[in-house]
Amino acid sequence: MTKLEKLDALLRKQEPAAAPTPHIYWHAGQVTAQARMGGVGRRAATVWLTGLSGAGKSTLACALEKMLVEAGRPAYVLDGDNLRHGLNRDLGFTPEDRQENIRRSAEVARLMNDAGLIVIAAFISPLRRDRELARSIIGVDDFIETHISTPCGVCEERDPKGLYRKARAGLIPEFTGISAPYEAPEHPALTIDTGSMPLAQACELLFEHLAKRYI
Ligand SMILES: Nc1ncnc2c1ncn2[C@@H]1O[C@H](COP(=O)(O)OS(=O)(=O)O)[C@@H](OP(=O)(O)O)[C@H]1O
Ligand SMILES: Nc1ncnc2c1ncn2[C@@H]1O[C@H](COP(=O)(O)OP(=O)(O)O)[C@@H](O)[C@H]1O
Repeated sequence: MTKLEKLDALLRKQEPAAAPTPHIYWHAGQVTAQARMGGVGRRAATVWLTGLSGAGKSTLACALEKMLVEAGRPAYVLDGDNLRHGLNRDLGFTPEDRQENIRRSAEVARLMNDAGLIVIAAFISPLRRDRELARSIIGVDDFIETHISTPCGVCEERDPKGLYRKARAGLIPEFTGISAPYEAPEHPALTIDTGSMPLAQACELLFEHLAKRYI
């Protein structure tokens, strides 16, 4: 039996192709599964940062991405504020639109994980049910829910974009923490308050958590 015939027989039996079979012969699902392992036996995951506007999600996401890439681990930030300029530009801040924003973004994160990238997702994602939706899309095992728990008072004091001031003045409807709800995660993998924990320490904490399984 030739090498190709053996491979064909293997695939027909739907047995996983054994190394060192070249992965280019694998069917799409197997290639994807291999990529999800980071291509070299490492799993990929999505670190899902949830918290109020101004909590420090984007800052932490970018710092962690840099740390991972410098450690040789491909990583990519998906940020709500950015995606709303492109992929999600048609969406606003009603509960329905926020859910669609999370759903689409989680689908993108899942694809990136399949390609072997660690994704750091920074979304307010204020409702538990929407984060559960993201978890189910990405996969329970590879969804690392991280609560950026910086208190509302600290976020409002930072107010780098002047949004809290506008929301208090009634100029922004349904503003999370002021006129729209934020439901804190009940069992997050990690909780980080950037009001009391320095950025470097927060990064280190996340990196160490990922190192157990993904780096
Ligand atoms: N009404 C209202 N509520 C909350 N946030 C608002 C609102 N309007 C605009 N913004 C800006 O949108 C950014 C949040 O986008 P997200 O995609 O993360 O939101 S959500 O997950 O769909 O709730 C958020 O960015 P971050 O400050 O980076 O969190 C705000 O700058
Ligand atoms: N660990 C931190 N310590 C102090 N200030 C921080 C920290 N992380 C973020 N900030 C500041 O808080 C503000 C909001 O941070 P940002 O990352 O944009 O929050 P978010 O993405 O949650 O809206 C910025 O001005 C940023 O410089």
